[in-house]
Amino acid sequence: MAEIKEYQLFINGEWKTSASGETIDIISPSTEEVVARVQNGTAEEAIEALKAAEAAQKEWKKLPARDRADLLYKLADEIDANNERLAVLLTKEQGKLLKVARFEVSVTASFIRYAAEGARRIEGDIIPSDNPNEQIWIQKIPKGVVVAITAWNFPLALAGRKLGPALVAGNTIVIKPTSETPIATLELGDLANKVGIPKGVINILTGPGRAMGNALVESPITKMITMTGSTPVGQSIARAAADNLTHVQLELGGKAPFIAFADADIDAAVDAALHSRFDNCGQVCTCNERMYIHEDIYDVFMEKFLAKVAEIKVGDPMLEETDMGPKVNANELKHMEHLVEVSVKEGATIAAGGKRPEGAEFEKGYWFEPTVLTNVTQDMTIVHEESFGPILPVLKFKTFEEVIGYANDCEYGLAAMVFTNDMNTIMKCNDELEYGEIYVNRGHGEQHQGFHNGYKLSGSGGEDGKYGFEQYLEKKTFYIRHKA
Ligand SMILES: NC(=O)C1=CN([C@@H]2O[C@H](COP(=O)(O)OP(=O)(O)OC[C@H]3O[C@@H](n4cnc5c(N)ncnc54)[C@H](OP(=O)(O)O)[C@@H]3O)[C@@H](O)[C@H]2O)C=CC1
Ligand SMILES: O=C(O)[C@@H](O)[C@@H]1OC[C@H](O)[C@H]1O
Repeated sequence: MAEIKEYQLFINGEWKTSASGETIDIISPSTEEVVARVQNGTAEEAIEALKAAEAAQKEWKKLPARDRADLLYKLADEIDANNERLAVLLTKEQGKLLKVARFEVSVTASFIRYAAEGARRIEGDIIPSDNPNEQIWIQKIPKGVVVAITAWNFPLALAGRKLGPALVAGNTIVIKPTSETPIATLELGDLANKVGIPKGVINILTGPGRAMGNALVESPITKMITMTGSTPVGQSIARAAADNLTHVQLELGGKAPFIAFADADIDAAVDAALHSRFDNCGQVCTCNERMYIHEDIYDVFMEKFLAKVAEIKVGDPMLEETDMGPKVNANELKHMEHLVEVSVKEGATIAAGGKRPEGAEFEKGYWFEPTVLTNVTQDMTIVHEESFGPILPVLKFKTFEEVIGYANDCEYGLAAMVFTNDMNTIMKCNDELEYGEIYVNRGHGEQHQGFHNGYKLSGSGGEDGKYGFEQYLEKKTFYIRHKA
């Protein structure tokens, strides 16, 4: 039996055991074995980390942004140098395919490098005043201490997506990864020390969000909260932050519609639908959560699509030949079973999957078959409730107006996918789809220079790109008058 590593809290550049004396077991979704233990941190330790970050920020913000960026480039290089080790940890704690985990580690480094490239573009304004002998200067300055709270599906990438811009802007950060998958994120502590990032600039805490997370959110030391996770938790964070009017940036749930019009490239649409939904066992916020296929191509599309779904190999995510790993935990697995049960009761047909796979290799772990539901109607639960798993309801449509109405009939507004070669249809979709991120003729997958921005209950503020970076900065306006 491999030794079970017990991680500590990373506060002010030091590792420390929590005063709670309690630890949290990190369970492998593939085997249900304990793969690591982390501290069950206390609210007092949250405040200790915030104070360390606050103290460190006084000097960190004085560094030229270029010097801050140089340290982040070194951190990104260290992350790349540890790709395989970090990827294996991600697969152990989250159950994602090792090949996807390697992608996540490289994306983490890439997020940080992209942020570092912005070091020389923290630009302000000089504006002419209406008064004689006066200028108006608007300067961009850091907010102070940033709290980053991340979800379990891409835990390391989400940490990099937030720490990169936060630190380049001159802020310091306290990261609280989810209790499900914190270990790859915790590894950033030693890498930060190794490259010389000053003590207290990066702090990493573990403990249940409702206690540890809440303490971080409610503290007046915290000047910005950037959170990725579910809509209900995002809403509770926004409420808790209101007392201090702390800036909150939220990336939350989704229910992306995937629309294939009559002129779609069917093979391209099938490929995109397959990989977007199943590559990470459906656990991506921008996944095609529901599909609308024009009636003229429905039969051909479904024949091709179901044939590809039948070929998906579910199994050990460490193996290169595996196409889909397990769900992250038992509750998520139960949620899959519940959604299929409700869908069938409401009249849906199981065209593929629908249950836990059979076989000795699936006796332990949180496995669920890639599932496709047909005979689905717009009023069904599965068309509106986020599954965040390998379940895909498919509906037919006739007209543009009908499918736009279906697509927008949703409390979320994060991502949508559209397959058509007609420019007029593309432009009309762009005008009428109520989503912050629309993918045309391809599957999902944001780019750092874009803007990952959810409407409605999918979030507020958005992140990535120049608009995401702006959120980590405050503005200070000077009115400067001089003698004539
Ligand atoms: N829009 C996007 O970019 C993305 C959205 N998501 C969404 O995230 C969800 C799945 O991720 P999941 O981790 O389960 O999301 P959760 O909302 O359950 O948890 C997200 C984070 O919030 C913490 N948390 C929980 N309660 C509180 C609280 N009261 N105060 C402060 N922090 C708290 C959690 O800590 P702990 O786990 O320790 O309780 C975790 O770190 C899905 O809905 C998915 O759509 C996921 C990825 C990307
Ligand atoms: O959070 C998600 O699910 C996506 O934004 C995912 O996270 C990091 C990757 O770059 C994205 O695909």
